[in-house]
Amino acid sequence: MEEVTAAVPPPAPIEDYAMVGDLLTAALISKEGSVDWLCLPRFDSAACFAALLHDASAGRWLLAPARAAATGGRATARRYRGDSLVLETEWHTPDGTVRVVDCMPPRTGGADLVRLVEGVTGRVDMRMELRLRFDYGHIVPWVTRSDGDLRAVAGPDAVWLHTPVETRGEHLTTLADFTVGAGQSVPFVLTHHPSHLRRPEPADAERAVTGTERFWADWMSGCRYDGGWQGAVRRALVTLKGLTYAPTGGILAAATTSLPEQPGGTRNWDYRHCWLRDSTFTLQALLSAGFLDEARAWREWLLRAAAGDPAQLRIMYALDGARRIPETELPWLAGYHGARPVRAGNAAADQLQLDVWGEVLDSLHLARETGLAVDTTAWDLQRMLLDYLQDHWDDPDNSLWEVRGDRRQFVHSKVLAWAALDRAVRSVHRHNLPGPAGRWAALRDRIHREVCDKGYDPRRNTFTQFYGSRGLDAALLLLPRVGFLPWHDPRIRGTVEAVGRELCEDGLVLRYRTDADGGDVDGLPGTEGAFLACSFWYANALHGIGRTDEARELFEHLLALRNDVGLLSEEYDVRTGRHLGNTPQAFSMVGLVNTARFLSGRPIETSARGTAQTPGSPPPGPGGR
Ligand SMILES: OC[C@H]1O[C@H](O[C@H]2O[C@H](CO)[C@@H](O)[C@H](O)[C@H]2O)[C@H](O)[C@@H](O)[C@@H]1O
Repeated sequence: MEEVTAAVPPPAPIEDYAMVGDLLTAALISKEGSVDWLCLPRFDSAACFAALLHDASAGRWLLAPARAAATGGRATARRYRGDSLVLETEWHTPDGTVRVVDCMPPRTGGADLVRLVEGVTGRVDMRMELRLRFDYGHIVPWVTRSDGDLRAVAGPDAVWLHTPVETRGEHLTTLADFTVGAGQSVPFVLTHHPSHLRRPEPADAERAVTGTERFWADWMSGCRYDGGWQGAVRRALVTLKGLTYAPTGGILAAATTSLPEQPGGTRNWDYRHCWLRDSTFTLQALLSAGFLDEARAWREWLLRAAAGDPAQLRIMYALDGARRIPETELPWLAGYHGARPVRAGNAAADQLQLDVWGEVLDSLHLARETGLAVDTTAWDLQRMLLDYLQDHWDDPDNSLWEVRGDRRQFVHSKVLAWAALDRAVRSVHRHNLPGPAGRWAALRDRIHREVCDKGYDPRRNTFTQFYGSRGLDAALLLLPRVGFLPWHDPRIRGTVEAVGRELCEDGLVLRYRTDADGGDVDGLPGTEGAFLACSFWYANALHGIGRTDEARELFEHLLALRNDVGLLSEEYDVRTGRHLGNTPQAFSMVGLVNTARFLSGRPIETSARGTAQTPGSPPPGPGGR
């Protein structure tokens, strides 16, 4: 990585990043006005701005008042415009107030990142610094001027900068100094396209901003969420939509790779892929708010991705449904504040995670219950998945936490195998779909008995992480949610209380204790922060067992951990009060939506609705247990 003579700033705190995106990719922008992460042309492409995982020399695009740019000064205020992904960053300076409006308009040709500098009051000297580094900071492009614009090319990538402002090159960086007065606006449009193709027409900045706002307002007009915490829920829904890949209907786990789960640690993973688990959770949150189109698109995506031998079902796929996502390291990047390795691709793709069968069957059943028309091909796929599950439900697996240690008999995995069969039986009965409901029901009941026998420790009155384990697992909080046992069952109450005692740190929840059962269950060095999705699950569970005041208090606490524009990463460091892990993370935003619903007295949308979903509900009928 080449050094420039000017200071090379490190990445900002994770919670300083806001996201803008065009449903094919997303940019992360810091409070200093710096685009520190952008993969083009899609979420999982190589980044052309990778400062987030190294420092500014790995590529970034800064637009800020000159004074702030020299000192790393952060903006005074930031906000999204309404329910959109149009971001406004504002600096109040001694010379006046200036605003940068950032967005990525819905794509028509190339990918555009639009930055509009607006003078609000006074006259403010501004600084632009553009450092493009293709292939995750690795490649310095060839920069030339053409048609009055700047053109950067290297290998398959071409990027243009279109602006009326005069630019100059210094130390392999494009710089501009200009002044913006009250009422003036100065546009910058960055356009990416494959280098072998003709340059697409650059977006008109002002029209792009209004068009992007309109796109999001139209989308949000379909929102049917009528519970409490409207602002937080709507922002979460917009973020989840921003993590969908429009061309295929695939849904990402997060917009980044390798933001660490432990400061300076090695638990750094690539989340720019479609986990069946994470995407079904996202889908449930979107469905619960009335967004049926996303469910339709995702079902189509799943049918294509999972087509073929059910034994070859993967737990995650690429955005387009491709199966090979080999995990590699990018050794030239120093990592986020030294957290290495930086990884692209994810070896967990090769794992067996039995919960995925339950999540897929549950989501497809929910989609039918919510109004999506029955699709016979989708039902054929579900039957094939069930055939496979019948022969493999008792195999040890890697669990939803994707442990890299030995496979084990994880309790949550077995419960989700139960859920898969339960949803199959319900589908036959409620939707007249063909299938051996009696055989499925018998196996479902057998799994239920086995879990209650081997996965529950009567001495401690709690379910355990795996059969015979001394450890706990926050995923056990989901047992009532999928309808396995009702909230009022003493074993559920005992499990919720055990999680509160053993997995809580400063009121937030760990997935599991990395030192439990000899300390090698997840097979990874180091520890990690509190897991935000699990903390939301705990708030749900507290409400479920009737401790509603504590549930609300925890939920409000979790809301307060969102950054200034409403985003959550994967984990939280209770010692430093900082976000940890990839961001924004769908799991966390889904937790927010579901908990707001549940605390607002709305049922959580899984297809077990009506059995064990309501706090204090009476014992459910067959299948709900
Ligand atoms: O901690 C080990 C594992 O961490 C990642 O997985 C986590 O994120 C996934 C995406 O959000 C989620 O589906 C999973 O439940 C989480 O455990 C990582 O992707 C794995 O490779 C890693 O083994």
